[in-house]
Amino acid sequence: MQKLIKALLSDAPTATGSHQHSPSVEAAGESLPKLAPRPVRADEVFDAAPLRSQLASEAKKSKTQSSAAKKQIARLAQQVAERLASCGWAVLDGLFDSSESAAVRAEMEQLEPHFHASEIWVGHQAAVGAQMTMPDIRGDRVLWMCGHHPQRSSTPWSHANTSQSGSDFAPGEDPHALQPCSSSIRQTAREETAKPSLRTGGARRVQPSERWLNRHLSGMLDAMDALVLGLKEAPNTGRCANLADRSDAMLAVYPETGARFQRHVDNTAGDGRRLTFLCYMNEEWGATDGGELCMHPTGSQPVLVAPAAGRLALFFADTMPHEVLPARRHRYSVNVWYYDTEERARAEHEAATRGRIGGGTGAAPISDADNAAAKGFLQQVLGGGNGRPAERAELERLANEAERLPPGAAHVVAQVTMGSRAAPDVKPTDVAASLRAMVPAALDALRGDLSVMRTS
Ligand SMILES: O=C(O)CCC(=O)C(=O)O
Ligand SMILES: [Fe+2]
Repeated sequence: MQKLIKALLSDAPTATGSHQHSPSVEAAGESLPKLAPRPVRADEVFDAAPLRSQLASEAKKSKTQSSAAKKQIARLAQQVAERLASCGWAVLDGLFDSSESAAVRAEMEQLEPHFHASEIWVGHQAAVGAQMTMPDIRGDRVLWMCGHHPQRSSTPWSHANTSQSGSDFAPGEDPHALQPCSSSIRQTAREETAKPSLRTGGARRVQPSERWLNRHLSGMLDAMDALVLGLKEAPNTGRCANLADRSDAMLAVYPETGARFQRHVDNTAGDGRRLTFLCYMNEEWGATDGGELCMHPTGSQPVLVAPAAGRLALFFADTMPHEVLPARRHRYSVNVWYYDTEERARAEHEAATRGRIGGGTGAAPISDADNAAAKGFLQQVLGGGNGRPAERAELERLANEAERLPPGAAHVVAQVTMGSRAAPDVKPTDVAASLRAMVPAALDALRGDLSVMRTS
């Protein structure tokens, strides 16, 4: 059980097509000696201006990209490709001006009531894992958006996720528009958008352009796509050569109450994600607002990147440990992941044959009820304590809870906590017995690991 937390917060399988982003949170104390983070330097930041022609307000002005603009994007992409190859990350500024930024943020704010608490996967080397909200580890609220994978001949994005196929959209809905993946949220959001504007105070007609919902967010994705197309084609493109297709877009907000995301790597399960793209839309982000992205490149000083409006940060999704420091102001961002074709195809094949990406063993599916019971129990085990030393009575209480678990949930708990060492026929009474065999200090150690991670 000593290794419980390490086991809990590590690489776990992801089902293809789910909106699980399944990061792996590193156990504390295992990293190299700590170097103090330093802010990104101005001379390290590229100018994103060449990508601006892709934004909604610019696209209205010119439908075709001039060859000069194409050349500028290609030049920028080459520089970014070189930076990625040498450092594993890149930062670009000035993707949008303040009016475009406000338009993008307004689209996010409109959808914000539909955001939900994000979840992390727990379970290491386990055939099964559990998804749960652990706000101390990851405190953002998110909404997945799909559609808007334009099928232009020059653009290889074609999404495999069934939630994006045209058939899932009601008649009259544009499958290419960027909309919430959940059809019920999509419906409500659509009705809300059509309501008379409160700001103008009166009824107004829905403009045809508004049918293309979230077009400023879409334009932002177009700009990211344009850069990725350039990266793919850049000379010496290295690990970006086989980029194709991207994930749905994850809109995220970190509430100002200190929401954070502890150090993790996005893709540890070989799920195909090669590049993480982050775009921020927070005007005048100040030094006291916190919420910086902190990247931890191997062997060099960690780099702090403030989530400033119009800033784009990108890094290798499978190698770059990173975290979001506690936010003191509401912090908006959009995350997109670009896939490596080969790794993604392998992962999808594995998922199709074994049900999971990243090495499942074909275990029987877990019922929602068992999963919920296991989650609730694990949250009690990890989340309790409130800083006070654990007491014998607490272990006894947890053991009593364990006895009430449905048998299927006990199996989930055992597999999540013990991985391959879990006996296939583990019973709730076995979980209870192992808790009763623990000394309170062992429970503290477990929770202690968590709190070390909180301040790392
Ligand atoms: O918003 C950020 O800066 C990073 C978010 C992140 O690491 C994630 O969602 O995986
Ligand atoms: Fe991440």
